[in-house]
Amino acid sequence: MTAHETTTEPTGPAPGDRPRYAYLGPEGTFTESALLQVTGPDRADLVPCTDVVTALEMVRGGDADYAVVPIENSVEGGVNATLDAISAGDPLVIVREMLVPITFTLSARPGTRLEDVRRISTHPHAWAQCRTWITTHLGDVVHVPATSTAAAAALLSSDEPQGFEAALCSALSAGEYGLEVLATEVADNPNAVTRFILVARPGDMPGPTGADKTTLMVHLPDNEAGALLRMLEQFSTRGVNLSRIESRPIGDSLGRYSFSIDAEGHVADERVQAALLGLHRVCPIVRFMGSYPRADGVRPTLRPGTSDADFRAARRWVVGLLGTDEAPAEG
Ligand SMILES: O=C(O)C(=O)C[C@]1(C(=O)O)C=C[C@@H](O)C=C1
Repeated sequence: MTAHETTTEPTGPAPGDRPRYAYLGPEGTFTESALLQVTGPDRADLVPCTDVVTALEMVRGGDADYAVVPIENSVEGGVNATLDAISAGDPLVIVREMLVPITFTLSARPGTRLEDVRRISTHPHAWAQCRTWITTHLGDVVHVPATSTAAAAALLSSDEPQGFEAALCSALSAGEYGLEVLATEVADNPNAVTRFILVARPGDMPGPTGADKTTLMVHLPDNEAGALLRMLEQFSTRGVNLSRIESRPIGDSLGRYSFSIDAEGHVADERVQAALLGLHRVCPIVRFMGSYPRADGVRPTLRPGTSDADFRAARRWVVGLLGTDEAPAEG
């Protein structure tokens, strides 16, 4: 398989089988709330995993049909573990995105007082979203990193001594693990939202809805002046807006970065296809990671000359010039 190809083998469970969803657990994570937007426990097997890499590997290995993992938080930005794990290794595609509003509680074993709290455990992303609140209300406390907000709550409820007095977690997981809520609405930004993705092996792709996103990972040619600009031009000249672009180190040497990109539109849209054709020419690696409906349903505002009809009319014109049925070069 070349760098630009993806496989098209079928995906998902065999007809009649219950689908299996791997997700960042344990029970009570925000990731589980995202998963419950897709399916209920009565209709599927839900498999909690300790980290996003394990959840994604279960899909790659065929042990799960889908994985649900966080990808982006409105306050803290991209979830690097997810961005890196989906863009390396056997191909995976995003088939849906889910948005979950994030609100934290500070919770502890019953009987703990707020002034007793000197060490707090939670997921690093959760800590980053509450840092100012914590400093303002508790002063200098120590963060004890956990694999998820619910994992911190679960550890605190166990009988083993944990080395921390409280957890930053959802109200739901505080209840599930028998903790007492010491403070609610613990957040530096009350409107925080995390975006989650439903990931599958390549196969059936959701059809275009008119409000879609396409996720890509691209590498730029080494040591070429203007390579980043040329890559971005492939989108701008076709009127494709980007809703996210992040650089990630490739990892093999200093200064080598890949770009993780969300572009507005579906690969079935003419302007997105034209941008992909252009990317294929100017970038050594282009990894297509799925076209799927936007969770917010927002449709792109198309610049004049970039609708499907405009691209098709332009193609018909060039075909007419050629006097054959041959497909012309990209738009
Ligand atoms: O720990 C959880 O509950 C998660 O689902 C993970 C996660 C994240 O990775 O950002 C999800 C949402 C919140 O932003 C905090 C933590």
